[in-house]
Amino acid sequence: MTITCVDDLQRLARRRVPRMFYDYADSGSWTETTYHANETDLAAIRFRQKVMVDMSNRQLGTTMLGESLAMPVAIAPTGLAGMQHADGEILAARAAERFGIPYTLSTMSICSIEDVAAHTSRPIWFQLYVMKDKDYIARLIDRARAAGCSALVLTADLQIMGQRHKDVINGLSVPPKPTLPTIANLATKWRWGLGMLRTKRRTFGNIAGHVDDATNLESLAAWTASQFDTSLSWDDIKWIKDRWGGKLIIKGIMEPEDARSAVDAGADAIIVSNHGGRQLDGALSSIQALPGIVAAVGDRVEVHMDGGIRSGQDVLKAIALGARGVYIGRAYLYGLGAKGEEGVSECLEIIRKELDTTLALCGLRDIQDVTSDILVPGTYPE
Ligand SMILES: Cc1cc2nc3c(=O)[nH]c(=O)nc-3n(C[C@H](O)[C@H](O)[C@H](O)COP(=O)(O)O)c2cc1C
Ligand SMILES: CCCCCCC(=O)C(=O)O
Repeated sequence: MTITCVDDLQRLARRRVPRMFYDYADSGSWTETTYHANETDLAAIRFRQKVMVDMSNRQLGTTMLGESLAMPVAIAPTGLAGMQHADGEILAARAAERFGIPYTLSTMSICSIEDVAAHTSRPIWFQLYVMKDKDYIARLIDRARAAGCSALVLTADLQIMGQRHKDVINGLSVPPKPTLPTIANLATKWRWGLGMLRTKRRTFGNIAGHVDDATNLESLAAWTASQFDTSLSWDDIKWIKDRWGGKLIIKGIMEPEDARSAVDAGADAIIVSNHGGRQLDGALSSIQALPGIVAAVGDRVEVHMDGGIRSGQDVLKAIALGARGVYIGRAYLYGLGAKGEEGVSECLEIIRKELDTTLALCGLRDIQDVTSDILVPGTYPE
């Protein structure tokens, strides 16, 4: 199959990944209104075409939190990536390293922090879910530091889980429970199955010994409900920041007031994010929320964004509206599910090429020069 864009990788992933894990990625909560709005609101923004300007020697390089990046894109933390493809977290982290962008490992990954760090030389970023057991969280933070992680991404928007109907229908579990429909579906995914037979990494690597039973959705959901700290507040950031002692990013900010609180609490960067439309259905799209948050705190910290980024054009639109950089979730997962490490590399190269071409056609040579001037007024949120 010829791959020209991220949508092609998605089509291939749909064919190759067992339904329960493909759907886990390609779904949002409830009516999926916010999930789809993330993409459609980006698509509605228009560029201003510029001609007869020197567009030679273009450059896409930038920094996020002082780290050099080949382009303003990082890999978002995604739980269960090792179920999209055997050893998925290691493969994706290696592709990100080769490309020159940061990889963020989820607390809910299949490969452990130590395992991913052992297979890469660029420091990875670690995403933290705050659970009730503070000793356990402290140990996780210590493990991330010992493994050389260079930033801690604290996710603030999933202290309780949004309802994802496809996961309920599919009976999502880790590894898949051998029910009749699951076995019938798995029988058609031989490539995925061979990979899983070869690897030893088939359950949650970071929380091994902490999760009792992940073999059905009810126990996974019950586990999340019983472990995650629903009383998490801004006051908790201090001890987490002190324990970590490095760069702290707070993820899941959609309101200017929350952005100010995050900065006051000590965040070095924030991520404008609605968790890819997987949490509060009916929330604004990320690109709609971005300008207000940049106006509120953009002079104090770096503002990052995720949600709906499927192309280099989407990246450019977010940068034009004030994001320092963006994260990709599903786009890279589709590459991973389609072709493993090679698919993630292809995804990154597709996005780089689209970003580079669009920058040139907007009449610019350097990503650092991008402002909202490249967008058609009235088509973008202000
Ligand atoms: C399958 C999947 C799993 C995710 N798991 C996590 C997670 O473990 N931690 C987290 O902070 N965000 C998680 N997210 C949210 C992403 O980090 C990110 O916010 C979102 O994917 C961005 O939207 P996009 O997929 O449209 O790029 C997950 C998203 C997906 C699609
Ligand atoms: C089924 C347990 C998943 C934990 C949360 C991972 C996540 O952030 C997401 O699915 O979204």
